[in-house]
Amino acid sequence: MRRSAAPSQLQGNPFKKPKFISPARSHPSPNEEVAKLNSDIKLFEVAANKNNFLQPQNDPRTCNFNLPTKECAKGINHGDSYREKYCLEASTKTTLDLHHTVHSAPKEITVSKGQEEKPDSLVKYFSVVWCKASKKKHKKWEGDAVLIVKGKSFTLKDLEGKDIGRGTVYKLKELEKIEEGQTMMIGGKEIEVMGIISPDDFNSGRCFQFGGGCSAVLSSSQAAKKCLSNPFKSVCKLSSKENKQNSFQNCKPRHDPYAPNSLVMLRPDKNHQWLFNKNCFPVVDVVIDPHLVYYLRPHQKEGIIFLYECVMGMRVNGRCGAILADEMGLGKTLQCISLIWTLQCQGPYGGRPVVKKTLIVTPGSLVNNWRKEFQKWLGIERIKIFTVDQDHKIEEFTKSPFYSVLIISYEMLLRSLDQIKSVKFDLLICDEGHRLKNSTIKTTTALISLSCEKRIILTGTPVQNDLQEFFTLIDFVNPGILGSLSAYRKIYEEPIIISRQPSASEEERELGEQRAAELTCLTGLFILRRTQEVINQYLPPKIENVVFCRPGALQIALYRKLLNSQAVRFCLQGLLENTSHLICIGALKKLCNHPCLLFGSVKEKESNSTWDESEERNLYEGLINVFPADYNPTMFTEEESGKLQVLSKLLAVIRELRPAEKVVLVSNYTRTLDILQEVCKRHGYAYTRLDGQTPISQRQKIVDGFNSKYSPDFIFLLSSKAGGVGLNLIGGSHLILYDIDWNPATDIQAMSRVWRDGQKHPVHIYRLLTTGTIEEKIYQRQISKQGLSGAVVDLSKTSDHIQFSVEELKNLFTLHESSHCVTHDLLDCECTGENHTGDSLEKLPVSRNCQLGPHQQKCDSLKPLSMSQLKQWKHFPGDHLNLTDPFLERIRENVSFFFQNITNQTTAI
Ligand SMILES: Nc1ncnc2c1ncn2[C@@H]1O[C@H](COP(=O)(O)OP(=O)(O)OP(=O)(O)O)[C@@H](O)[C@H]1O
Ligand SMILES: [Mg+2]
Repeated sequence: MRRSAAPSQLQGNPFKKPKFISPARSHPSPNEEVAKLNSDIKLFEVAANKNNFLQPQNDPRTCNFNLPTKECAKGINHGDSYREKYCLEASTKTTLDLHHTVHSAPKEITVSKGQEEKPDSLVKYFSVVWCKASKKKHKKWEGDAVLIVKGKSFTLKDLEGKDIGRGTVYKLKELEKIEEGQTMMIGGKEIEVMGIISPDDFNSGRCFQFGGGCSAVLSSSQAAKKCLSNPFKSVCKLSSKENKQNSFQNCKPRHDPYAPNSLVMLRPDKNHQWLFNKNCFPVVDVVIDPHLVYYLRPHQKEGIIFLYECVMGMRVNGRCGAILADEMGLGKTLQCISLIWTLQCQGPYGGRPVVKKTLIVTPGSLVNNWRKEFQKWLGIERIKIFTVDQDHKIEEFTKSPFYSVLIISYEMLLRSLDQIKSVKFDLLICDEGHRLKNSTIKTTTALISLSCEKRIILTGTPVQNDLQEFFTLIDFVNPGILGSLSAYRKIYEEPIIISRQPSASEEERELGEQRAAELTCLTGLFILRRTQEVINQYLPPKIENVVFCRPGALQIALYRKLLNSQAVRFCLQGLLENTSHLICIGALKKLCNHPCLLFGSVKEKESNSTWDESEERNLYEGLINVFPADYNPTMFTEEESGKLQVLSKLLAVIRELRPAEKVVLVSNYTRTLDILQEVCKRHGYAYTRLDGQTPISQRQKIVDGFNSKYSPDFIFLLSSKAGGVGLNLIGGSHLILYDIDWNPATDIQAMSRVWRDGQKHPVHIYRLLTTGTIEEKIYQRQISKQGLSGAVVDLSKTSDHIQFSVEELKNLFTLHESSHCVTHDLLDCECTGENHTGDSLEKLPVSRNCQLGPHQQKCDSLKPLSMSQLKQWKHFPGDHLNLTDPFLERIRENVSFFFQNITNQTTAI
């Protein structure tokens, strides 16, 4: 029978070959590369074994990509040592955070002798080609597929993972004897067996990648089509012999690679040269400017090496994207600036620069921060950057050859997309790029439409908690690398999700784990995440306090009234719409901040003639009578709010004890910020303010003003939603979180604004909570597993996403009036609170279960505190005799309980 070829036959059947190299990751390489490849495999094996998540990857073929090799000129070992460390470390840190994955060694699903007797346990996999059944002599194979034989039944899956045939027609003996070249009929399809697939290749999903991955790569997007194109072609054109000669003369490194402490990039291997150095330029060392190296922290050097190798297509051949997901404050900006400066001046082939123009897209409030960082590290002469704002139109950039870096906000990018498309950018950096996780939003589609192949996403927020969003980010930086979305779903997402369900069978669990491991392995090459701990040693001590403030008398009276309202009662009976409880929660939160906010809302609703939202009316009914008859919200007093009273004392003591230090005061609400602003005015504290209303053009000026040591401002009023992300507020060394958000990420983002590189003073963080109220419940939710679903946090999650059971609502809508601290009551802590009278905060008896001292458990600092970690914090009732912390000492009057934790403690603080 003569047959025309299916795609696999045209390319050679991978499963007949000893080794499978996914075309999604590698190019056809010269024979000599094979030997090198083997040594690379070993290198990665070590890395993989170090990685908890990768532990199931025992098969050496699991990671047989063309990994970077240590081929640098001998004697230049600075970069190498980082690289070597990186190769080991990066992969340990770039794991897909599938926390629920159980890391056990895979059990091979092969047919053992004993098993053969039990028909159901026979499991085999084959690569096949298929066509519709016909009597024609000349068959035209329609595609590749995977045949799964399980006991007597068999399934045929196409390379996107879809079932295309099933049956149980064959006898067990026939199925056992299937061999290469055999033809069979399955569900109206004729198949020919091309080879055997090992259980590992099936379980990891690699057997699908050959066709599904690659064909998908080639069709999924325009950029993907170019995946094998030359990343240098835009800037490395040779026009004449003369040019060539000139270039050759300049072929020496820009900086001395042999100088002490020099940071030298990996030399391209032969495969890379073969593909990208068609003009045979001499290979030149790329050396990071020593001026920058002097300032770089070790993790930043590693980060630059990582970014360089990614965008040069050295980590995954032909793929030039990277995700740098370092935690907040680790200096992602500096790492990118170093990369841009390097690529703009240097390149490995003849020293020719790799990048001419760079596009940086960032949230509006950070545009000028980027400019400042460029100036801080490179001065104003070395590199010409252009920032788009109201006064500087993009046309100025497009018309001028003068500028090499364009910094623009996401909003402005959408407005000027056409002009941007008219410029050929060689490098694209998307700061706070987790916002691109939704592929349907305009910003993402706009950025995808740019032809630039070298793409970097910067994000301090973990990107791995949602497999769908994860795909979008990966597909943005390295289009098509995971195949089409439908193939990705079938091959990775579905098995992984199924494996995590409690009802998953052992087999499903193993399959899901192996697919997850393969996905991690594939993407881990171009995702890098380091945690805050790497810079802790460069930072001053951080003293975190959770302060439980007793509510004022008016607050308690109003709180009781609200809880007795018809609206709350209906909520608890499950009689109201799902969103009604949010209105009740909102009212309680306002009350905790200050009763005058609630008064304002009630009055506002009353005066609104269209007030027909009955739940709100039911909630506020009779409330006004609880306020004094002559209550005037503009004349609010500090005593009316427990937190405000504590805040006022806290500001006074900071002013008195540390007159040179400043305070960042954070709230989620503009109206609350108005009250705090009024407090500043009343006490004569100079302040500045940044919230959602602050024009983008003003924001950096306000930040710079506050950070300047000459600024008279004592307080920075910050709206966490507007300014939480990316800002550096190192001018302040005290940060007070006046209210709490459902999403711990919002609070953590805000807290990270002051404890970062450049901070000179010990940092004091105060989180104010009203004792016994909903604020404590939200805090408990933040630190309990339930609030996080055990997952890393995600900034995009708001309270609207939270579903509450009636039980949970009952708990939320309870006021605990007699407790000093409900959170402590829940900790199951052996101490009674009253027992601490003899201890000071500094001298803690280690014998107590709950008093083990700070920092017992190291954790990903982006993961919020857990209940058990909180238990290890020092904690004391407000009336504890010997607090020793002079700040807490002075605010204790209205405080029922403290928790305190000190990081990086040196001496006195
Ligand atoms: N090596 C360094 N030495 C001194 N200061 C540094 C160094 N690297 C970075 N910084 C400073 O640390 C601060 C934080 O850096 P950067 O804003 O880049 O953090 P980030 O990783 O982008 O954090 P985020 O996720 O919050 O945006 C900046 O003020 C920066 O200038
Ligand atoms: Mg940043």
